[in-house]
Amino acid sequence: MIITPQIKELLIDKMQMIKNPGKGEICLVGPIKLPVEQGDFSAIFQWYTWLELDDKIQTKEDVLESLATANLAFAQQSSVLVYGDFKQSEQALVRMHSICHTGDIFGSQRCDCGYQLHQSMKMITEHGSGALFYLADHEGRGIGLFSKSLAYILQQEGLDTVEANHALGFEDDTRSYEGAIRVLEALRDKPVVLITNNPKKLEALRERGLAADEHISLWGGLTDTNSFYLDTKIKKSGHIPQENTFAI
Ligand SMILES: Nc1nc2c(ncn2[C@@H]2O[C@H](COP(=O)(O)OP(=O)(O)OP(=O)(O)O)[C@@H](O)[C@H]2O)c(=O)[nH]1
Repeated sequence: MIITPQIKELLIDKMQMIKNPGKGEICLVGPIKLPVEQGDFSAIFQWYTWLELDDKIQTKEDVLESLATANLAFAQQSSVLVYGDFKQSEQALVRMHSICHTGDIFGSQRCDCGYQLHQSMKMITEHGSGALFYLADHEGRGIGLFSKSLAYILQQEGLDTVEANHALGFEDDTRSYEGAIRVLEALRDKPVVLITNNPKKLEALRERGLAADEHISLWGGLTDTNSFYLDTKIKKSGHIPQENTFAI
């Protein structure tokens, strides 16, 4: 099957190649109108996805021609929901959300991820301008879903979330924000206000001049089943407690 010239023209118009020094380029696709209904709010976002390319894929035409054989369903692609005038607004809120299959999709109460995802989307729409990056290669702080299930078995035996990653031979946190940062740079020039409790996320954006001095904390969704996890994030992972954060 070949893609016709008319279809190619239509799609190429929605594609942008982003330089990613030291790596293959990033192909960003969008905006695509995405009406969202989320229980207590609804909004229309502009949705973008991106693909980190290998060196052999150089052009938008190459991307389209390689699609049918690329097996993309077997790899993870990240995306971003953009709200309001994200490019130009003076102050925009950004959430760099790490995928959590159990918390985001199933509503697991072992963690606060589902709460954070929902709440940050709501905060962005209430503020009027911002973006939610959904980072699909971050599962389990970088260890993947299968390994996270093994970590959960160890946590059921009493290890905390950091000890469980170490017991499996992993670093506690191997997440990279590089691809998302390149996409953020393509979508906006000015610094953003990050919604996070994680100092590593702040540092990753600040060292590129992309995050404002202040940030917004996102504690909440506390339950009996996630309180030990949240406590461990403060005690061992350096997450910033509520009282040390700035609120807009
Ligand atoms: N390995 C492991 N990963 C977990 C566990 N619970 C949640 N996660 C993953 O941790 C990531 C979220 O990390 P958190 O530490 O909760 O939060 P954060 O992203 O560092 O910081 P915030 O921006 O404040 O949310 C997601 O990728 C989840 O899949 C766990 O017990 N073990």
